Amino acid sequence: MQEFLLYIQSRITVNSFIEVVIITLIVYKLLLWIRGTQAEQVFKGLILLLFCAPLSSWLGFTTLNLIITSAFTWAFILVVVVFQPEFRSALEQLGNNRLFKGLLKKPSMDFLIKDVNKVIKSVMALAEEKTGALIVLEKNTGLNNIVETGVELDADISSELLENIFTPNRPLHDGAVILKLWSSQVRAAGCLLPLSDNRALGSELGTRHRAGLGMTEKSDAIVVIVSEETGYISYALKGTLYQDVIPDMLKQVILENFSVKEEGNNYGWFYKLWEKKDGK
Ligand SMILES: Nc1ncnc2c1ncn2[C@@H]1O[C@H](COP(=O)(O)OP(=O)(O)OP(=O)(O)O)[C@@H](O)[C@H]1O
Repeated sequence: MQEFLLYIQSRITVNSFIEVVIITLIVYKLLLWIRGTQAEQVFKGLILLLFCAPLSSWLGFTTLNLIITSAFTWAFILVVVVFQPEFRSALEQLGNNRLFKGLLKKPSMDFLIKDVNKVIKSVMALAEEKTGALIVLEKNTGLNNIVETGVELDADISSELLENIFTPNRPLHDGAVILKLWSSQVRAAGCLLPLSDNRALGSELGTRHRAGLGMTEKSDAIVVIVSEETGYISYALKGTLYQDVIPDMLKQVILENFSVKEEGNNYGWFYKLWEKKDGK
């Protein structure tokens, strides 16, 4: 055992350690990227095949092993063909530096606060004018499948852009806008969200609220809804709708939610320090 450990120790170099870290980061990013997309199911299938192949060989099931290993070879070709649009968009993101932004640059609390302020500013303006709006703040669950239902924008977040999108009779005013706060990006507009079938939802609430709630039943996103009828601001989170909230409260909820450690980023402690610094 000791010899084995010494052998392992002799094989570990700084380079191999760096290599492991890089591969881990790439795999982690890949997993985040496919989470919540159609590719997730296919990926799970591939992982299953990966485990079944050695198991069938160990159990001596030669024919089964042959089928699994050849299926595995073909599965890779199939994945490349079926998910060609996803690969293309990933390469485009690479070109736009978005992927690297997410991988290398930890978004600072400063940037997050600025973007949240822009969102709140636009929501307040839309509410004031009683312009209906549906804004999805994407978190860890990948929303590529939702983005695909609308028009991809890949623009920087600005309150003017958000207000413009929802202005009645503009081409993209129907449907939802998808924002990615951590990369300060308006991903798409005019997107179709899954409707909630929650029977407890008041009958006075229509499909905009139902769609906002439905999105949070299937993802960890926060959805902000502005009612066209009343101008009330609501938000949905984890399958619960919070109606008629004040902008300050919404801001607090978003900031708290996007800065908690256990949910995918590591600056929850930083947010607390920030709060103290600001004397809040
Ligand atoms: N599945 C959906 N995905 C995205 N947006 C949707 C979806 N369903 C409805 N919407 C949006 O909601 C609008 C219809 O809102 P509706 O009046 O039915 O909802 P509401 O909850 O009563 O909201 P409001 O108080 O603003 O009237 C549509 O024009 C569209 O923009």
